[in-house]
Amino acid sequence: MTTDNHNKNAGDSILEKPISRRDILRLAGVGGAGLLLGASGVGAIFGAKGTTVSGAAKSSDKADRVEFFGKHQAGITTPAQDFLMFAAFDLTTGSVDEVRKLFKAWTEASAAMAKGDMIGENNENLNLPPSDTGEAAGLHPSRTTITFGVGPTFFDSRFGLSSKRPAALVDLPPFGGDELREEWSGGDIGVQVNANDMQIAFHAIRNLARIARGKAVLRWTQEGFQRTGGADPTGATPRNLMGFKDGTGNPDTKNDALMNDVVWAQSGDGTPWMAGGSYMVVRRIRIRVEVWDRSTLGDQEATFGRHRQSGAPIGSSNEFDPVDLSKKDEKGKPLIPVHSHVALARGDGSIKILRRSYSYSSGMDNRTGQFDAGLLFICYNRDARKQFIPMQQKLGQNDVLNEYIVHNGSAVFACFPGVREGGYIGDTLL
Ligand SMILES: C=CC1=C(C)c2cc3[nH]c(cc4nc(cc5[nH]c(cc1n2)c(C)c5CCC(=O)O)C(CCC(=O)O)=C4C)c(C)c3C=C
Ligand SMILES: [Fe+2]
Repeated sequence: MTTDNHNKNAGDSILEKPISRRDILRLAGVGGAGLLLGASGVGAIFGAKGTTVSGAAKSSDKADRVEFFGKHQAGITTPAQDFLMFAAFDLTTGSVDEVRKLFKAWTEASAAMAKGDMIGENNENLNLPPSDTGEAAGLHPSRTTITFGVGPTFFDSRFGLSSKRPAALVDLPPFGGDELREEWSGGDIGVQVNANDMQIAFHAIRNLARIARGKAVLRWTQEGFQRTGGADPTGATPRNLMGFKDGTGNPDTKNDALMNDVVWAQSGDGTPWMAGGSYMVVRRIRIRVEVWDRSTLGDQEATFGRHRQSGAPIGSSNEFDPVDLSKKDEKGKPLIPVHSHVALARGDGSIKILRRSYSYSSGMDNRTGQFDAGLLFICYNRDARKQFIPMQQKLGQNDVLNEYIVHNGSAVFACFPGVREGGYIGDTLL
């Protein structure tokens, strides 16, 4: 996966961009009591390049902002940001009206957070709890995206929506090698937050959870990361915790026809309210890094079917050289082993998914002293029955990578189509 996350220097962008009335009003509100700014006051704030104003929101930098509203939800074909905070929620209300209210409030808050704005209007009243928890105040939008979906349990008997459940939103079948744990599985609602700043990503989930009080509760969360845009300004394919470039073989997100084929549910697919949406599969996959680190480079490359340094298919030199599974060595053995991860995941090339995974590290397993680290595998499908499921059935049975990984969490969500301005998430369903 590639990123286009180039955060601008805070001092530069605040000084170089046009400043809207809204920005000035926000700056005037610095400190809660409200700072009265005349022309000279504004000049004083913007006069010194490189100085920052504590608590003030930065000017709107379009390159740093991903629009929340649109035909499709952001965060799916959007180039991957540096950080992930994933959260699954369970609804505690039994009223569909309350769910609708929640989705409206989440929409408003998410659109504000994607812009880098504070949530709500009560952030300066000393007599009220602030409507925003405050830890993202003054920070750039940092390409924040917030992507919402609903799981199979959303369509159980509670809300009278069983008949609206998409046939494609199946419960995932058990796969070979699964060691799934309740604590990292399922959820009525799934929310994927991405941003180029972890504090901003955390802030988003924290505030969505706070807004949901009395209607929904957190079920499980997982933070994720990859190398940052700062550490690799070239935006090369990031490496996973096994040291390999991960994302090379992803379909081209700029190719609309391909995305319509692979990612976006279509109106003729059987669930009109999902047209323009996508089915997200989440798998928490622990990597036995201690075992991997004892295996030879040769075994590691044979496991994936790619060279570690270049990311090229075995036998080739460049990362994006074609994967040719028919190539043989001098003894007639396939250069890319038939049970390697790439050979099995690719198959004949007819089944594709869009991967948008992040590494995770959640401390250590106290029982074993080993890292609890791995991959929060996320992929998007037009129909997981035809894409992720058959692919994982093959991998679960035969992938040599299974020696080093274990799937311990799992969830699937129907991610809504994009929201038009004035609408709310899920408005094609509710
Ligand atoms: C069922 C889908 C997949 C799971 C689960 C999965 C887990 C997983 N993958 C890696 C690392 C790599 N995967 C790579 C390629 C690749 N993986 C999948 C699917 C799943 N991976 C696909 C469809 C592909 C592309 C195949 C192709 O058409 O070429 C690679 C190679 C580089 C790349 O293309 O991204 C790596 C490396 C890990 C570590 C992992 C679970 C922990
Ligand atoms: Fe993979």
